[in-house]
Amino acid sequence: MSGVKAHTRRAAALHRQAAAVAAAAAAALESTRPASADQREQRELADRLRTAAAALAPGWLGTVLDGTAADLPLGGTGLPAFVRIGTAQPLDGACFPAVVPLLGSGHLTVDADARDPRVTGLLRSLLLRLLAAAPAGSLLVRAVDAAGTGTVFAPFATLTGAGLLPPPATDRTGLRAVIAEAEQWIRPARPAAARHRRRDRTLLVVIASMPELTEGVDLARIAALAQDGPEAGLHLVVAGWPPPPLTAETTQAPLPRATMVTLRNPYALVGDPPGTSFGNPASHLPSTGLNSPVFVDADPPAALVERVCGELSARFEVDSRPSLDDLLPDEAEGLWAGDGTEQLTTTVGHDGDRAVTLRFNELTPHWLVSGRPGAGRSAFLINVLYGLCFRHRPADLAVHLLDLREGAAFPEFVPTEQAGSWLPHLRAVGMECDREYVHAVLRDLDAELIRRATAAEGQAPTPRILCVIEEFQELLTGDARAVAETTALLDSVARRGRSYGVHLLLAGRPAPDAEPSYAQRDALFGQFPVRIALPGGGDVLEPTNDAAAGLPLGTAVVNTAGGLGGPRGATRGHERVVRFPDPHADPSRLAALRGRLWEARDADATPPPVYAGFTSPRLTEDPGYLAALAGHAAEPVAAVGRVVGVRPSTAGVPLGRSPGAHLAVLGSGPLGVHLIGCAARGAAAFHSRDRARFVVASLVAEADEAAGRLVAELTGRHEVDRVDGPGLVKALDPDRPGYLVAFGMDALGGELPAEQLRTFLRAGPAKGAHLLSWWRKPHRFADAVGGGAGRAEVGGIVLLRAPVGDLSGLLEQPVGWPARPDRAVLLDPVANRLTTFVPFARPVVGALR
Ligand SMILES: Nc1ncnc2c1ncn2[C@@H]1O[C@H](COP(=O)(O)OP(=O)(O)OP(=O)(O)O)[C@@H](O)[C@H]1O
Repeated sequence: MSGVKAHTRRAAALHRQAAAVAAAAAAALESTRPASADQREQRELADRLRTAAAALAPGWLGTVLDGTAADLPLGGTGLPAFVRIGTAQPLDGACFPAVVPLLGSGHLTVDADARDPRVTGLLRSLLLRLLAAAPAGSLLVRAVDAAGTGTVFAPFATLTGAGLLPPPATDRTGLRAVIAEAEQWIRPARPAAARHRRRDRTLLVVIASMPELTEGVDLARIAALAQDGPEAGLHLVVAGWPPPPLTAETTQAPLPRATMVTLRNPYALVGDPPGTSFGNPASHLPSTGLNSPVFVDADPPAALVERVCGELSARFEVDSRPSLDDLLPDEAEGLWAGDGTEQLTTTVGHDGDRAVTLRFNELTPHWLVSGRPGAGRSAFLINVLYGLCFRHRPADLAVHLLDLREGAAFPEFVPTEQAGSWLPHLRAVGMECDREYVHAVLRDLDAELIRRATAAEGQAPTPRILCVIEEFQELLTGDARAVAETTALLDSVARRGRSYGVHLLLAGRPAPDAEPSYAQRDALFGQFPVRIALPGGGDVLEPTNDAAAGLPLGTAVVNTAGGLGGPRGATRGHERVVRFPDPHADPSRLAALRGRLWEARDADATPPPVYAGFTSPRLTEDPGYLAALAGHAAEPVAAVGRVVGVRPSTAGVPLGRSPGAHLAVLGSGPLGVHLIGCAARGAAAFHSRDRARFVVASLVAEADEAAGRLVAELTGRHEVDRVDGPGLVKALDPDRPGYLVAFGMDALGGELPAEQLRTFLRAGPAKGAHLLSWWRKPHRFADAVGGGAGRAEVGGIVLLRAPVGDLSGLLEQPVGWPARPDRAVLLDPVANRLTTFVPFARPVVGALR
């Protein structure tokens, strides 16, 4: 209430001031009647009025807008109360500035609209004065110019980028949007919040020309705004008021609380300001306004307008940088006040002073974000996630965060060594994700959707699940079969997710021209009605929609109609340009916000599992390996790495008594040598001291050193024989339990008796005899085991990404290679299943001590 009172007091004071000035002016003018021939007296009077005007409307508010004005400083300390509208010239040779009260007290109307160039000049000079004189950022302007389709305000276009002057409304929809905004300004839906955001701002609505056939109901709304506006910091300048009285409905009285300017030729008449009079209070005649013709101010020089607007927007940029707090709910509203049953909601930015809110619900289930690198995509996503996580409790919102970019991303969310806290809404985090990891997450979501679909009817889909995939376009390039699988998974989750509370937010960089556009992949992206274009990200909008052209950093086009455009210049209800904050501008605040969410977590909350694609797991830290060493494993495992997935497990082949308990690694390069070493150590860890026998053969020079280290480690723990080629062939005896470890087995060539090998492979496992072999040339392996039919004798075949030659004899289908060089694939030939894994880190040190 105190704000309203203060406004009222201020308005009253301004009225009194206005009245006093008007009275002084009137007295001066009255005293000239009847028109005296005394030229000196006239000049003296004009001098006195000029002095009064200079006091009331100093600097930009009253100066002549020519080149000399350029040197005046911008931005005053308080809201300008009086402003010059032209030059009053009661008699030839005597003139003074015509000054009227406006901001803080009332409005201004001109009977003609801006189709009269004098009105255009008046509006531009008035706007320039007010903008230049008001404290930076304190005056927000909304403009309407239907007849000129916005041209009246074109010189002020620089202010658009700063959000100080949105593009003028040019049609009825636009006019209604301006009226609605002004109504909200007067009667905010959330008074506390609005006061906080508005600070000491004033909204000035300038109507240069009304849309044709503006309806009476809209005119009545404007009149109502005029009645109630001044106390709430809303002022109107309306050209073309009263509107032509075409019908009874459109016939309007003078605008309440407005000074009326009536254009004659070549001068204008200025009526009394609201609540006061230019006439002499002592006079017995009723006042008819300023008793002098007024020549309204002409169009200010374009260069002057440009300079002022440029400087104002630069200042506004600096002063009014939005902060993440602007997107979060009010303190009064508190944490987790949102109800996630129907939807998830957050504010993503501001269009001028208006918060732009987006939702994840049935109508807008999935969002697509695009922007060139450095366009603030991370910033935007962090804002969205914090916004959602402050509004919705972890029981209502579960977030999966998958980032395909290189390196550790999103430290804002995950537990790190420096900050033990994490966002309690996170269920899984993938950094530098593999496609396989994303697939695993999507498969999980798909399974969850099937569960939800079959659950009891009417059950609320809680928690709502949001899966964010950053740099997702990586998933749509590369191996065609893999892309098809990704697309099918995304499609399935998107389709069912809409109704069952699973939402996708895909963010990426614009696809190169050669790639299919979003419009071409309509089947999938048609399910993403929310499109957010950051700078350079116009590809998420329809090809004909150029709203994102030339967006500056920190802004985005937010479109809720699948990127659909609309007629140029028309107001688009489904599309807004928002400004959004840089959450990293204040790292300590970000840390504090995260701390707040973390503090509020449930007592039994656990940190999310984090998958970091850039790290290599260590054999000596592998849970399966450690269990084997501790004697808790059920059978030995030839371990080679960790499976890429949501629930990572040891990648390897169990070396029990079942058929096929052997490992073959195929492909040249040091990784093959390393993996055989890991596999042998994995097997050795299972056996207590002296309970196992190893036969190690290095048949190629490149493996000698690794074989030597293996032998050294095994020695003293188990029985070890180091053998050559013939020794290895001799050891291929299924009746002697033990592990044959062969580095470079293909080097045996014709010395390898195929029948003996096959017998060993077939009969060995049941008797505890296993072969761990590395083959540089896969076709040698295929030949040795007898091609496709024999491959099942080896239960685990690792395919390295190295050039492997022709695998057609071994595989029923081509391998979908992982996109990354530091990955390998494990083939289970019986199930014909390929599993991507991350090989254990090299070298393995101290595994068996
Ligand atoms: N709203 C903003 N206003 C001003 N600067 C911003 C804003 N958002 C981000 N920035 C700045 O722009 C730079 C890039 O931001 P960010 O890392 O979020 O972009 P990105 O698109 O994720 O980039 P990349 O893809 O290269 O990681 C950073 O220096 C950041 O501080």
